[in-house]
Amino acid sequence: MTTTDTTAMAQAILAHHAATFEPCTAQPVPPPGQDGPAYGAALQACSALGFIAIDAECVAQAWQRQTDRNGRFDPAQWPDDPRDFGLRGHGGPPGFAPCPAALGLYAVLPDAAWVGRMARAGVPTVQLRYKSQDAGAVAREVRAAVQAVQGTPALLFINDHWREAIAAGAYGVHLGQEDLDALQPDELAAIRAAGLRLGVSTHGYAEMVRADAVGPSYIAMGAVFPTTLKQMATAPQGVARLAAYARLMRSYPLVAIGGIGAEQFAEIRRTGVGSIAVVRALVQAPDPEQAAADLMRRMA
Ligand SMILES: Cc1ncc(COP(=O)(O)OP(=O)(O)O)c(N)n1
Ligand SMILES: Cc1ncsc1CCOP(=O)(O)O
Ligand SMILES: [Mg+2]
Repeated sequence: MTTTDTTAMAQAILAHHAATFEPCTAQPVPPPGQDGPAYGAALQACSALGFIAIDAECVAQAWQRQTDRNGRFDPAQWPDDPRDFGLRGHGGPPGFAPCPAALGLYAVLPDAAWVGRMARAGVPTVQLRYKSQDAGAVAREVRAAVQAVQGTPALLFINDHWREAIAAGAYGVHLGQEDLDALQPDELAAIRAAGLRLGVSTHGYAEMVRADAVGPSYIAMGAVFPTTLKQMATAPQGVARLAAYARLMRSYPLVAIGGIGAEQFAEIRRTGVGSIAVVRALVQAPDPEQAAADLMRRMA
């Protein structure tokens, strides 16, 4: 296999997929970590399509595995078979407790009062995202959020504060990649043993592979669009990538997040995710209860 062949194969991938992922900002091609014509071609093509190095590497390895499995290189077939990414898939030990496949409208909220308000408005999934260094205030807010959803069918996830979530008996916790980095294996095991559901944030292929390894209850993917609410380390993923991620991770309950408003619900739903998480679309709405009702209708 010559460099010319690999370049031609990369061009073939681009011919099939550039329109899907445009607009994109080409990234430098990372140094190849393995041999294989499909691997080399996909590494080039994914970098040209704007995938950051760790994600281009992931897709390139998967493209080579797909090629080996099928006995031929198919530039039209964007890899989406979990086996080609080495995924364990959803369910089965030693995974976290299951949650509904479709979590529906998912309100991410700054305090317990908001959690209670949106739970009473009928939002099926709510999250307390309370950012504070004051341990006493965190424990109080988490307990108040758990109380606030009592008597409603809302499922309550606690962002970041997993110890307080266990102590208060929350339905689940949501952790980001950095939160996972900070956890010892026995701490992750403690969340699992307590029966809490675990949601994990991801921002691309490499993080989805990493999330899969801990066997979470759901996987969140974002930021789909630019958001002012949180400083993101990665560029907005866009709807085309979200759709590719959703195909790969289809065995999991999936949540899309980041910059999503009512007008985007239809296109996000078409990617197959069973849940859309929002902050500003609810907490900055002139009438949050009416906004919740409208978004739940769009979710249905
Ligand atoms: C549903 C959902 N998805 C993603 C996030 C972001 O979590 P994380 O990456 O840990 O960032 P912070 O929210 O802690 O700033 C989320 N909270 N919820
Ligand atoms: C917490 C978080 N994680 C990824 S994007 C985001 C914020 C989403 O807020 P909004 O829906 O207002 O863009
Ligand atoms: Mg976090």
